[in-house]
Amino acid sequence: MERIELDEAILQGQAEIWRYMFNFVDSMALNCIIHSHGGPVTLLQIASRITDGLTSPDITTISRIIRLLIRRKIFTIHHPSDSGDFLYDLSNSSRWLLHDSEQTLAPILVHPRSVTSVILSSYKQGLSSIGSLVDVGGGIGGLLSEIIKAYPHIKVVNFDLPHVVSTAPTYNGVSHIDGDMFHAIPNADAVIMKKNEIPRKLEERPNTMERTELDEARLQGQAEIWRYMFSFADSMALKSAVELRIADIIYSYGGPATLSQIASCINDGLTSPDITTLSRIMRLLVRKKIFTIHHPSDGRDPLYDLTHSSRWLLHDSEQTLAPMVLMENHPWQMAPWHYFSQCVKEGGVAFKKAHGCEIWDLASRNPDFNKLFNDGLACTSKVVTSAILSGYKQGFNSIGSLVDVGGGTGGLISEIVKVYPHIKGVNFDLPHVVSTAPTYNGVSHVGGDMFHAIPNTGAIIMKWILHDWDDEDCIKILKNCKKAIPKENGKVIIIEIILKEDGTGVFDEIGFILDLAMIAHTNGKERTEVEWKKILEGGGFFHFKIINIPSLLSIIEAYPDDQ
Ligand SMILES: C[S@@+](CC[C@H](N)C(=O)[O-])C[C@H]1O[C@@H](n2cnc3c(N)ncnc32)[C@H](O)[C@@H]1O
Repeated sequence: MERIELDEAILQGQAEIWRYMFNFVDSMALNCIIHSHGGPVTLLQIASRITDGLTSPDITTISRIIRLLIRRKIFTIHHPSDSGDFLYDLSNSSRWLLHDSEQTLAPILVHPRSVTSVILSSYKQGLSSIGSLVDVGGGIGGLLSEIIKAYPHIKVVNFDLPHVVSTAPTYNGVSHIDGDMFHAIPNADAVIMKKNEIPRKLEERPNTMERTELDEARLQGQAEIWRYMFSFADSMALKSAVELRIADIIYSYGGPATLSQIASCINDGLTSPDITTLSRIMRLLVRKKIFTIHHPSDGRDPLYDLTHSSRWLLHDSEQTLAPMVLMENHPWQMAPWHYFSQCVKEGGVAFKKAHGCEIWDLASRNPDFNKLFNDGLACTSKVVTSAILSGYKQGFNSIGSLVDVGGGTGGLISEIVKVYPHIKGVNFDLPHVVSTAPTYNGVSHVGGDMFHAIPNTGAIIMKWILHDWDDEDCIKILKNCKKAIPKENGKVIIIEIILKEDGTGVFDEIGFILDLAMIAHTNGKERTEVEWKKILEGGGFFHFKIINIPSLLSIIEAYPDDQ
């Protein structure tokens, strides 16, 4: 592979890990939207239907969630030519989310009707010849209640565990029996057992169902909802691969490894690994191209190997995203995502609703969370450092002293002073963070609060700080930055995502996902260039330059108005 092509492939691999790390976002965003209005609606109209009269919906949060769902084609957006408000409409996917529809996937466990209609039309012959039928594990009897309507000659029994059938509604012609299928199943001509899954290969049964293009599109829409409902499975499979160090194990073999070889390295001597579960997780990760599988022609065991994506999961590599995967997919970080609909309805910070305090307070109180969070962020600094160092050579040459504001445990500034030893480096963060930071040559750690004061310096660098805060707080931080640097040649180097609404670059999609992460974890947001300009000007930085680097993040170099 040519050098440039290889770099491209490596970056693409990195983007894939970011995407799968956050794939659960799609499932979480789906959780929290929408009511039909009989046609396209504006955001205001959506908001007016969400309000319960007691709280007032947060329109900005709704628009940020819908923005991602539009990219996923769950909703459509229309920009009226008369420059009126944007109109949002349903797609073939979101029609499956209508709570009050006969065919819904919204309350999936209690309304198995969508699959029912397919069973009824595809299995006519089979059902006509049955006299009695037991639905084993039939839940509350929804499937049988539909079958009996179409085939009233069948004597049907809904059979499930006592606590399930005790909550089942009464349906004409359906008797409910409770029991344990491992013990005994009521006698009948036939037994039906349905799992909650769409019939996958409908197209292979052309004779059983007349299908129009619309049916096809509707089924496709349904498949999309199933996919997004379970997007979190990708994140969880990825997380387990990192916890089990599967990439490291394959790497340590120096080449592809069999499942047994991988399992033998997972073995801690105390437990014995479940190779079937491992193979099922690997099957998904192979489909997602995180690993590859090779089936030797001589029938020996399949061999698993790394891809440009899984190389980003190597714990001991200089460039790894493993700690970030563990951090973002930890229950502490995931709990706030369940509060999105509450954030839409009443505003507020999801993290606080989930944990009762802001993220920085939890970090200051809980050393395990502090470490998990700092390690996660520190690895992302290493990942972007080389891109920053090579993309901003000129910029560093002219700096005498540099403060990394919110620098975490100091990884970024330590790498900068290694390459530019003439720079006097300061890592500035909250006291509970710098107290756990390692010692680096040429870097002093200073504990403090950037809302109070920032140490005086020639220049400031801030990576992933401003996206944690709303515009008002960002302006306060920027004003404090301005006070800390010289009027003449001071500058602030901001390392952040720049959202591109129609961007198609490798990392552009991840920006919109991380924007929702900001709803989950902080009071901040990811910003477009126009939004950056607004807060920079608010903080007294009227000139700025954007430098694109091969990374998820870009460099914004901002100068005070006096220059
Ligand atoms: C998203 S992390 C970014 C860390 C680091 N810049 C990086 O990118 O790896 C935000 C950092 O801001 C720090 N922080 C939060 N509030 C702060 C405050 N009031 N003053 C100084 N630092 C603060 C946090 O402790 C945390 O290290």
